[in-house]
Parts: sequence; structure tokens; C-alpha cells
Amino acid sequence: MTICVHGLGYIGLATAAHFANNGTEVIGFDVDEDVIEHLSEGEPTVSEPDFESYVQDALEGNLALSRQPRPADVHVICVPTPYNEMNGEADLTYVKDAGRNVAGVLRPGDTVVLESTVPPETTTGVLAPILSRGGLDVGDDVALGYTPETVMPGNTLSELRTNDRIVGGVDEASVSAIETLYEPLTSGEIHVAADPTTAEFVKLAQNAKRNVSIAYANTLALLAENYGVDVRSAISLANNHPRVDILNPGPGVGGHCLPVDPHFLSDGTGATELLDVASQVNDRMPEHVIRMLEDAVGTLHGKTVAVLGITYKGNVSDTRNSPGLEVANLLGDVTTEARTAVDGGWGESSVTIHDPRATDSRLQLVSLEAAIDGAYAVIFGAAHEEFADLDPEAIGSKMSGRTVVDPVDVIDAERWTDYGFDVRTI
Ligand SMILES: NC(=O)c1ccc[n+]([C@@H]2O[C@H](COP(=O)([O-])OP(=O)(O)OC[C@H]3O[C@@H](n4cnc5c(N)ncnc54)[C@H](O)[C@@H]3O)[C@@H](O)[C@H]2O)c1
Ligand SMILES: CC(=O)N[C@@H]1[C@@H](OP(=O)(O)OP(=O)(O)OC[C@H]2O[C@@H](n3ccc(=O)[nH]c3=O)[C@H](O)[C@@H]2O)O[C@H](CO)[C@@H](O)[C@@H]1O
Repeated sequence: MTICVHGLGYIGLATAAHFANNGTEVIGFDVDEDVIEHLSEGEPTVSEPDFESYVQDALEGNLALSRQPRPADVHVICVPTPYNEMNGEADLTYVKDAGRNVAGVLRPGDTVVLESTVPPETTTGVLAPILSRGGLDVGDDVALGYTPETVMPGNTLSELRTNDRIVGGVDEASVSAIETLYEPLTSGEIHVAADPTTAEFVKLAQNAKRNVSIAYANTLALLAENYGVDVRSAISLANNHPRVDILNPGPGVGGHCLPVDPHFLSDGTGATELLDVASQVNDRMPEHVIRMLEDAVGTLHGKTVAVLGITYKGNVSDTRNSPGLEVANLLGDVTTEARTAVDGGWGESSVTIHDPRATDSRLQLVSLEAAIDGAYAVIFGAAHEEFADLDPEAIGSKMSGRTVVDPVDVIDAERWTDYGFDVRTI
């Protein structure tokens, strides 16, 4: 059996390597020349524990790279599905392109699986008609289904091996073909959904639920602040109840999934009101973080703030929709040389940004030393492991002030307070 994986980003590359390392011949196809070139050098653009060696093993074994879609027994589609803020809809351009590419090489008996996160009815209403344009009948001639990817970035390889899978096929033969495909790859269970639309809906339901839950935690954080209550200890106490499981508050919700996917459920009837409010609550948190700093130091005019951690969460390299980066953006221009970014920021403050894991070359990232040198305050934007061990004495000796805002709960507040820091937390 040969599998062609369309799209070699965070999900497609991991999936292609996983199939290949489990003994299947895989063709990894991506439209981006840079992606193929980096991979040809054995350098994946995704940075995660053990990821590089896992991909290298695959490239030395069953994973071949391609700049063209190739005929294969199975096509797995892992292309991006961004949200178009202008029209409030999912941008399905890449899914349609992938569908056309598959249709061009499709043969009777082949199987097509969509893994990208999509609005309900995309598999049957958008992909299936494109696949059948060449005269093949979806169902009779070709198996088609949707199986969402649920891996947690930062823990991708381990979750690929253990997460349950949901499969929604256009008919029983499609379900059976897709079940056979994924069964050897995971120790988790395979659950069969009534149809592809149900499987699409379930994926969105999972991420929307998490987004709402975090918005609830953030709401509690705002309320607790007014009552002088430490929200994290309150949540920890509340979670002793057998049916209460509140998540963690923070500087907002980032990434490629949670801020985006709930919008895909929108059906124009207003039924998504709760989901929309949750997104608004989360979207307002970066501004709240800056207000916390202002509460501590007064005006930010003329002050330099170091933002440490600008990826969307701790221990990942992805900066998409990052709340920490949004905090930095509100403070000043993060694409120009540090220290010169004085104009246009929050009360004409300036910002320096440091992140040991981020890989976004458009950003003016500086070393930790340069970031804190003369800074009046520090804000932690992502809970990278490296930050937990920072020495407050050494950091303080380089700064011009002694304020730290830690909305991600990464430092030991007591220790930093002992060294004379005014520590503000969420
Ligand atoms: N990143 C995650 O944690 C995650 C988790 C679960 C689901 N998803 C979903 O999986 C999908 C892919 O996400 P990602 O994070 O891997 O995206 P990504 O942007 O990291 O990678 C997508 C890749 O697809 C390539 N591509 C675009 N159009 C193509 C085409 N027609 N043919 C072949 N390649 C093409 C791009 O060049 C890119 O390399 C999205 O729908 C996303 O919502 C992502
Ligand atoms: C349902 C679910 O689990 N889905 C996961 C999710 O992966 P993710 O990496 O996007 O998810 P998170 O880790 O939740 O992070 C998102 C943002 O929320 C912040 N956050 C988190 C927890 C908290 O208590 N308080 C917070 O403030 C965090 O800092 C970050 O900014 O979507 C993927 C793609 O669909 C899924 O595949 C994957 O299973």
C-alpha cells in the first residue's frame, strides 16, 4: 500500500512520518518549495521533542518527498484551513486545491481521508463533488471519509500513538477502509461516527468546549482580582468537587485551533452566541495583562518592557495567534530593532522580546540579556520550562525597575518577591 500525504506542516509531517515508521510507503507532498527543501536536508520546520529524529528516521526509510501529487492507494489531506475574518468563514481554498490534486491522480479503489479541521458538511458538500469531477463515483468507486486530528502540539508524537480516533465515512466500505488504515497506528480506540459531517462536528465541539472553558477561567480571574482572591488557589479548591474541573486562566487563547475552530460552527442563526462571547473574553485578556502592569507601575510612557515568551503557549515554537505576542504588539513594534521601537506603542512604551523556542524570523527576537537590559518591567507571555529556572537576582540586577507580570504562572512568585520584585499574577 502507498499513501500520499497532502501538506507537510505540523499535522501532515507527523502523520506522514508515523505511517512511514510503521512500515507503509509514504509520499509526502507539499506545495511549498521551502518545506520540501528543508525536509530534503533532514530539517523539519516543526520543532518538538524527538520530532526531528522521528522525521529523519522516516526520510531514511519509507517517506519520499514530492513536489507533485502522486497516485497512491490512499490520499490523506492535511492542508491548512484558516479563518477568513473578512467574511467570517473558513477559508477552504487549500482543501479545494488538494481535492483537485487528488482528483487528478485518483484511481478506482483508492481511499481519500480528510484530516484538516473543517466546517460541517465540507467532506460531503465540498470535497466529494471535486473528487467525482473526473467521472469516478464517491462511494462506489472511491472510499471517502473524515477523521479529525486531535494531537496536542508539544506532545504530538506521543498523542499520535495513543489518542482515540473518530472516523466518519460516506458509506460502510469507506469506514472500514479508514479503520483498517488507522488501527495499527494508535493504541487508542477507533470510534465510528454516523457520517463525515458528524465527525467534523465532533472535532469542532471538542475545541469550542475547551475555548469556552478557558474563557470561564479567565472570567473567574477578572472577578477574583476585584475580590482580592488568588484565582489559581480558588480554582484548585473548586476542583476538589467531583463534578467540577475548571481550566487555567492566562493571557488569552492562541494557536492555530482554539481561537479559530469555534467560528467554523457558525450557521448564521445566532446559535453560537455562547461561543462568540467566550472568544471575546479570551481576546480581551492581552489588554488586561497590560492593565495589570499599569496598575503596578503607573504610566508606561517612556518605559521599556521585556516580554519573555511570545509563542502561543509554553514549550512550543508556534507563534500563530499568540496572546504573548499580542501583548508585545500592544506595547510596541516587535518587527524592528529593540529599543528603537518607541513610537506608537501603548502610551509610547517600548518593548523587547525574547523567546528561546520561537522560530518566526519576521520578529526582532533578542537574547535574554538584551531583552532585560535596562527594562523597567518583565512580562512572561509563555510558560517555557526555561523560564521557571531564571534567577531573579541576576535578572533584577540588569533591570531599571522591579516589576514582573506572570499571567502564565511560570515563575515561583514567592522567590521573586523575596528578591524585591513586585510580582503580579493571574
Ligand atoms: N497544528 C495543530 O495542532 C493541529 C491539530 C489538529 C488539527 N489541525 C488541523 O490540521 C490542518 C493542518 O494544520 P497544520 O497546523 O499542520 O498546518 P500547517 O500550516 O503547519 O501546514 C500545512 C501545510 O500544507 C501545505 N499545503 C497547502 N496547500 C497544499 C496543497 N494543496 N497540497 C499540499 N500541501 C499544501 C502548506 O504549504 C503547509 O506546509 C488544519 O486544518 C488544522 O486546523 C491542526
Ligand atoms: C480539545 C483540545 O484539547 N484541543 C487541543 C488544542 O491544542 P492547543 O495546543 O491549541 O490547545 P491548548 O493547550 O489548550 O492551548 C490553546 C491556548 O489556550 C491556552 N490555555 C490552555 C489551557 C488552559 O487551561 N488555559 C489556557 O489559557 C494556551 O496557553 C494556548 O494559548 O487544539 C488542537 C488543534 O485542533 C487539538 O488537536 C488539541 O487536542
